[in-house]
Order: sequence, then structure tokens, then C-alpha cells
Amino acid sequence: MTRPGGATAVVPLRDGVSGKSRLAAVLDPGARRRLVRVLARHVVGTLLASDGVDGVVVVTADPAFTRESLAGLDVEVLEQPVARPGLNAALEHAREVLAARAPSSARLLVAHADLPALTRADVMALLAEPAPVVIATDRNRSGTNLLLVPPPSPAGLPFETEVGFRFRFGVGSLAAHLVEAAAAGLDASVVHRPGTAVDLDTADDWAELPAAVRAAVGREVPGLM
Ligand SMILES: Nc1nc2c(ncn2[C@@H]2O[C@H](COP(=O)(O)OP(=O)(O)OP(=O)(O)O)[C@@H](O)[C@H]2O)c(=O)[nH]1
Ligand SMILES: C=C(OP(=O)(O)O)C(=O)O
Repeated sequence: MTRPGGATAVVPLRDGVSGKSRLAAVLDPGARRRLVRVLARHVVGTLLASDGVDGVVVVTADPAFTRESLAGLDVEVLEQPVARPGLNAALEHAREVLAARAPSSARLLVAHADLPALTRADVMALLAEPAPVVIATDRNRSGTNLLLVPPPSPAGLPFETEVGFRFRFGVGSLAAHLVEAAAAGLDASVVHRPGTAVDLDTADDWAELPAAVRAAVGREVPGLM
């Protein structure tokens, strides 16, 4: 049962092989796999524990790795079609699948799977923002780590037919998502919080993390400390 103002979280997770490529110089493939898993479990566990999140859907090119990584967590795993590669296409696919189900007032909260400092308070703060589009930026204030958008339209209509908002993750995605919101006539707010701003893509991101978070991740992924 969807609570008013609630959201379905959609977490994109690439695969257990190619992720975290920017850390390849410092982590071997096994350690990168462990890192992807630890981070994904943290993000999904945080979403599941947050008031206002009705469910978590993980869209992935690698369902076997994803199911194994998220064992014991109450998530739905959606396989990204091979014909629709890339992060934005994966998210469009998830949105279309959700739109084709029974009409729901749940908004969509896209959350990247690599946010080691994300807390329940962060998630609830995003959901409490009054604007229909909420963008949580990365630490450079140029990307998007979480994105809240209105519910997918009912009866299987693609969301963009209704409001014209396309996912534009990638370099400069904060500006791109603001353009999408404006084109769709939707107010947008930009949120910058310690727990939402730091993803873990590079050694510099690692250095930015609070010591307690570094210690927790480092225990699971020896070699990272
Ligand atoms: N389903 C799906 N998820 C993706 C894809 N590309 C990236 N992601 C996910 O999107 C989020 C942000 O990913 P990035 O930081 O751009 O990529 P990454 O794989 O974590 O790291 P890099 O290899 O360093 O780019 C993470 O949760 C990724 O797992 C994709 O093609 N399909
Ligand atoms: C995909 C994005 O960022 P990153 O690749 O740094 O996770 C983004 O900010 O839109």
C-alpha cells in the first residue's frame, strides 16, 4: 500500500565486473566487486529503512550478481534489456515497467548504488522537499547522486509523454536535469547534504569520506584503507 507522498526507490547497478573502473589502479577486480556489493547493500538497506520509501527496485545488467549481492534484502531485481545499454536507458526501462503496473501515487526516487555516507535522514529530507523534482548533487555540485521525480503515468503511458522529463545522468547532469524540469514545467530543488554528496568513484572521493564510514567500508574491502 502506497503512503501519500511516498516513493518507490529505483537503484541502478551496472554489474560485478566493470563497475568502479576509476578505482582499477588501486583495487584488483575481486576487491572492486566486494566494494560494489558493500556499497549497494548500504544504499538499499538505508532506503528500505527510510520512512516514505514503499519499495526498492534494482535495475541491473547483471541479475545474478545483484541477487547474490543483495541476498536477504527485500528488493525487486529488474533485468536491463541488452538492447537498452547504459544508465539512463536502464532507468527508463525501470520507469516503464513501473508505469505499466497498477496506478500508484508513489514518486520515483533514483538513488545511485555507491553512496557510502547516505543516511535515512538524507532520504527522508529529500522526500520532504516540496518541489516535484529534487536533485541531490555530488560533491562537485555538477552531477546527480539522487533524483526524485513525479510518479510514472498510469496505464502504461511512458512518463515522458506526460511531463517530458528524461533521465540525463552523466557529466553535468545537475544542469541537464534542471533543464529537463524547466522544459516539463516542474519546479526543482537542489539539495546538497554530506550524506548525499559523496559517491565513491575515485581515490579523492575516498579521502573525502568521514573516518567512520571509511573504517566501515575498509573492514569489508581490505586494500582500500
Ligand atoms: N543498470 C545500470 N546501472 C548503471 C550503468 N552504469 C552505471 N550504473 C550505476 O549507476 C550508478 C552510478 O554509476 P557510475 O558512478 O557512473 O559508474 P560506476 O560503475 O559506479 O563507476 P565507474 O566505472 O568508475 O564509472 C551506480 O549505481 C552504477 O552501478 C548501466 O549501464 N546500467
Ligand atoms: C552518473 C553520474 O555521476 P558519476 O558517474 O560520477 O556517478 C551523474 O552525476 O550523473
